[in-house]
Amino acid sequence: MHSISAYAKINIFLEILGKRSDGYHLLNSLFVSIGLHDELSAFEHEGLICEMYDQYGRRLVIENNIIYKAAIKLQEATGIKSGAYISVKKNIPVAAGLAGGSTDAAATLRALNILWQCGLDDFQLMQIGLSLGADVPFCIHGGAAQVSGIGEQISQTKIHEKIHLLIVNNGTQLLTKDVFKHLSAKDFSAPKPFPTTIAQIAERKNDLESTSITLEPSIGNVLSMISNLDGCMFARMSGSGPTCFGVFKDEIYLQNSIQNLPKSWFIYTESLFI
Ligand SMILES: C[C@@](CO)(OP(=O)(O)O)[C@H](O)COP(=O)(O)OP(=O)(O)OC[C@H]1O[C@@H](n2ccc(N)nc2=O)[C@H](O)[C@@H]1O
Ligand SMILES: Nc1ncnc2c1ncn2[C@@H]1O[C@H](COP(=O)(O)OP(=O)(O)O)[C@@H](O)[C@H]1O
Repeated sequence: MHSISAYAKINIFLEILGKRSDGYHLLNSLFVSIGLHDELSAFEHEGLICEMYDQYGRRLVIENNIIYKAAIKLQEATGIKSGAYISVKKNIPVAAGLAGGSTDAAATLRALNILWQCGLDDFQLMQIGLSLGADVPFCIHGGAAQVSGIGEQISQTKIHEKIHLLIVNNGTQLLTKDVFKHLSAKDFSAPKPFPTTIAQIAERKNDLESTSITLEPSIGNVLSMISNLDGCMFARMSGSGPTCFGVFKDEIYLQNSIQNLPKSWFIYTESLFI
């Protein structure tokens, strides 16, 4: 048996620089893994079976689960024909801009690489991961990173500052492909140097935000509610949304920020180095 934590990510800023001929978009983004995670365990088994549960232990059915696709890609890449029973406790909101599916795919590759003794290194796992989704290579890498290309070019940042995050999901869902489909070239950014301080990051943006707000107007309300909280330096959407976050001046402002938010929202706070 092998167990792995599959961490969610947020995009602290996300600029779209252009569109490739295959329809994929070129990014310039600061990706950060957060502590919120799904819990994945893989057991030796004949055939491939995946079961998902929510935080209350109730069965969850996700059609076309990317976990199966990840397991099959690994079998194809290595020629290994072993099976597995994979159990996942799903804590990350689905279709939320938090890479919930991508991180499960990354964790599946990692866990099965060990369970099946494939012996692949991270670079090889990231190459297989890219064929599953643009976010998967970063989910294998983790941490805080400058991400470009369509998601496959990953390098270290030079920020080294503590960041206090309020992360909010209001329960709506958006599909990444729908947001990119509605994105227009006027929303693209010109290439700029990668920021080195939080003050510089505050000046950047998420180029998908206005398209996502058009598709899901409640995101605009979430952003203005976060912006108006005491101590909020800036509020922004993560990925293609609808999850949004606020960056706060310090931990005290961060803890106070959650007092007056709607109880039905998914709320997560964390202070971490980026
Ligand atoms: C927008 C981002 C930012 O981190 O995150 P999410 O909002 O999904 O979390 C990612 O680029 C999402 O990556 P991921 O969710 O893995 O995307 P994929 O499954 O590969 O692609 C879904 C669809 O999104 C579009 N897509 C995705 C990535 C990219 N760089 N350009 C694109 O145009 C494509 O139309 C593709 O068909
Ligand atoms: N293991 C999985 N976890 C979450 N979503 C999954 C999974 N497998 C497939 N999906 C599908 O992937 C889509 C995007 O989900 P997700 O990765 O959570 O979005 P995002 O990348 O925006 O955070 C959803 O429509 C969902 O049905």
